[in-house]
Amino acid sequence: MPRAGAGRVDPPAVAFHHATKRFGSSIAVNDVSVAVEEGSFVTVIGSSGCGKTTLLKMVNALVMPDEGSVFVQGRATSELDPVELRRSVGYAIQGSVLFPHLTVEQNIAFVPSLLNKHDRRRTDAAVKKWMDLVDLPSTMRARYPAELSGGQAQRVGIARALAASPDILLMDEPFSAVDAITRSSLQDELKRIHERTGITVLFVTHDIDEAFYLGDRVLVMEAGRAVQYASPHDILSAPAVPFVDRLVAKRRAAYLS
Ligand SMILES: Nc1ncnc2c1ncn2[C@@H]1O[C@H](COP(=O)(O)OP(=O)(O)OP(=O)(O)O)[C@@H](O)[C@H]1O
Repeated sequence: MPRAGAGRVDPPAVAFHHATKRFGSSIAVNDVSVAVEEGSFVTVIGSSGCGKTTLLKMVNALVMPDEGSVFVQGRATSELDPVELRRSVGYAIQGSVLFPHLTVEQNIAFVPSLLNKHDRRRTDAAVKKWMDLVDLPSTMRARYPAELSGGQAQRVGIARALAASPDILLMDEPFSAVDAITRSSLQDELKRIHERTGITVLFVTHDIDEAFYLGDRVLVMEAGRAVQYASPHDILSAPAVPFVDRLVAKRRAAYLS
């Protein structure tokens, strides 16, 4: 979208340009060209092993494409310092990746305290804000990860990723290890955070209902290829290939009625 008066078009938050990644003789990501607009929520879905995680890891340069390019805010990841890149790109993954020897507060404060040059007040304010946003009671501040439930640990992981104030948040099945009720409330909270902050989210999931609920665009992958990238409505009403048709067949009646 051109910005009013600026006369220029902002680059997408993330753009894959013919991105390909091989592991030995197999192709994990095959010639993917997709642009993720700033502020959008993109869910990535597909069968196990179809390249979702590899695609995500290309955004924060944990994986570099063998062919093609990945651009973050208009700059190729190959040209960016990975440390600088990861400052603007948060990463939250399945299960708990919290520092076990740090409290909840210290886990969430980890990046803000570096960025705020150890300014205690600003860091405290950031911790409080993000704990509130993910609905973690302040009584949890002094607990260690081993003293948390799975759902609480996931909330801390999300708060920690968000507290670094990334422009882009990568999430790889972040809710897969929790029960259905916690999952549903985490989904609602994430949706709310996305609406409030305008952050760009790329979210990998196996759960098609989660993909449709959260995503304003859904990227369907099949064997390394991006086979459809469209709104949930368009995916349901006009599946681009037989694989997508099979994927959504059972949901169509429920969603489009
Ligand atoms: N470091 C690696 N070394 C070798 N092969 C890899 C590596 N990482 C991924 N692969 C392979 O690349 C393919 C894509 O893997 P990827 O993890 O991206 O898929 P995925 O869609 O995220 O899978 P899942 O849904 O099971 O997590 C798979 O065949 C996988 O075995």
